[in-house]
Amino acid sequence: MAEKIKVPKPAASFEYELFEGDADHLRTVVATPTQISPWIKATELKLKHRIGRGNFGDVWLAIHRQSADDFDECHEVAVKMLHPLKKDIAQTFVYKFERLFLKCREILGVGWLHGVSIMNGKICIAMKFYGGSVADRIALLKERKLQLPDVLRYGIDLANGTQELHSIGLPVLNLKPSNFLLNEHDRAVLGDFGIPYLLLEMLNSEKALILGTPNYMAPEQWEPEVRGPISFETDSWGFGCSILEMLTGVRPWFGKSVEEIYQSVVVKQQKPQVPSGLPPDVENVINGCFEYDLRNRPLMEDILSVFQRSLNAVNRDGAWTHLKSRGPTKNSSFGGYTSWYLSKDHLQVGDTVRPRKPLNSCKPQNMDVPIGIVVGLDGDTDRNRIVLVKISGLQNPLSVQESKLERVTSGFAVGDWVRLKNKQSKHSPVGILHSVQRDGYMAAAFVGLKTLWMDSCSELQMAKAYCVGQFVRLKVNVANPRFDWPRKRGGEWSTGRISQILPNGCLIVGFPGRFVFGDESNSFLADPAEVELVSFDSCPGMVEKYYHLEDFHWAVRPLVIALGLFTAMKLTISIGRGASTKLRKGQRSGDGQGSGNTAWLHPPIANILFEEDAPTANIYY
Ligand SMILES: Nc1ncnc2c1ncn2[C@@H]1O[C@H](COP(=O)(O)OP(=O)(O)OP(=O)(O)O)[C@@H](O)[C@H]1O
Repeated sequence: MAEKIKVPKPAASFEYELFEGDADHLRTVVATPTQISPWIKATELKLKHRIGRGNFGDVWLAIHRQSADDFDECHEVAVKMLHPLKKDIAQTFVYKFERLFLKCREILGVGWLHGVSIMNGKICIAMKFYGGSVADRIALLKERKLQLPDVLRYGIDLANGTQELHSIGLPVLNLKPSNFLLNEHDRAVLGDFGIPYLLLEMLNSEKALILGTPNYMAPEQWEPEVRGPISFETDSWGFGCSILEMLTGVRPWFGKSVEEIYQSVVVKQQKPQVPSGLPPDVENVINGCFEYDLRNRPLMEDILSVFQRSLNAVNRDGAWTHLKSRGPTKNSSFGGYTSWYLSKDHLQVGDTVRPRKPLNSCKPQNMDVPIGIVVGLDGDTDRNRIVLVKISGLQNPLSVQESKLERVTSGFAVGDWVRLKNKQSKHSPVGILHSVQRDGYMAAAFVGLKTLWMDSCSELQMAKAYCVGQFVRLKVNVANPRFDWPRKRGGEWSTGRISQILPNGCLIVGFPGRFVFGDESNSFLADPAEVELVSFDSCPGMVEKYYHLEDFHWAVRPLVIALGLFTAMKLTISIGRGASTKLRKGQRSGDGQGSGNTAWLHPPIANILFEEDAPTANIYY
């Protein structure tokens, strides 16, 4: 528990410099006692002992001594001492912290920040020292897990804190029970205010930085530039993992190495196991937290409203009464969109709408309705409400379920493929729209960008959409693709089939026409700007069409060869029979035909029939 120790008041002036004179000190701040400043003089912090070690640094118990004209106070604080950062990175970090400090102090769900300092060149963030964390509490319990009402209660505190951080633009990226600190009123506060996120944009050059704690990390958190973007829904995954740990006492992916967790979460796309016996709404929202496509996950406000509703229905002993489900349920998903995805943007009267296409699919729209204008809304946003759409040429408006429509603003809708008008060197110019605001402000995700791109729609133009199931090949002018891409035996790029589209437009491409041994992967990633479509119709000649057929499955080639051989053998037999019959007839008639002249045979087949070592490939190429 935070301890306040009064010490005799020294006669000190309160003007101080945060970073004293030497080169490592990044800036000088002069403060007055009344000024609320994040800066703490290094000499004001006395480290006592280390209480923990995390990915980003060590946590120390320390004493923070504060003086002013009329007081001199000492507080016990927890000091997070970050691993050493390059000078320019540290400078940017401190600048960002300065801007967030006061905002964070206003957030009740985040631990009370004392300020920042630099000790021995390392950034130190001082926070109120709390008596323990949710992880500590679990460890002290006999059954090593929390009761459902406590889980919901802490969950509500934490979802509130996280949501408030989101409202100032900060994903936490490090939600886990050891970062959930308990105050004197048994309320949970966040012990991290988004340090990984602050470091995220700055650490391009630093290698092997894990952006969080592996057991709690969402798929996109492992490789934000490849499978990103990092977004608020990234925290939903970490939140879901933390809730599971509170309910079961077992940390997700317990006992697995970092590499094994990466394989499970990112490559095999597995989800942590959700225990049974939970109220259906709670189970549903936690399951939603583990959607691979972050757009399909619930936001903190969704989680919060489910938890708040459920807490009212749960008794102290953890038994719960069945509540009529009000929020989105599993069954209300449609066309690959979960109800969490659909609930992120609600229609308003006056919106231009068009039918929604299934997610990442080439299937046509679900309805044959042209573009229209919303003229009426009927029902609750929680449920799939009915929208009245006015369509030009029709006298009466049509009643359509809201989930079957998407809003079109300035010609764009969420989920559209877009291309940046100005060429980018670092990231792909082709990506997917994540949000379209009514004022024309857009958020899009691109391969090569860790977070969402946000700007005006005037920077964008529509791009051709890719769908799961389409065949693609690297464009001929791409000499150095962003990701590895397999080649054929002849050296040209192979053609593969899109098996999945990530939220930033990154394509996961399988190569069914490529034979692989053992557990060698046959999936490759592709930047959508570097590939072109290959289809049977667009293949110019018969040979190209056949090559395209080979791309469908590695067995096509051996099958065609076997079929050719079989046909050739059949032909040989029938020709042989025909020839001997004719010979016999000729011998009988004495006309001399059937003397072995093969000129009438198709040349390659003749090769097979009469050249012993004829290469089988000659038959078809
Ligand atoms: N303000 C605080 N008051 C009391 N204990 C704290 C405080 N902040 C952190 N701790 C405790 O210190 C320990 C280490 O915390 P820290 O957050 O650095 O490590 P971590 O959670 O293991 O990793 P990470 O760096 O990834 O967050 C944890 O047990 C945590 O509960």
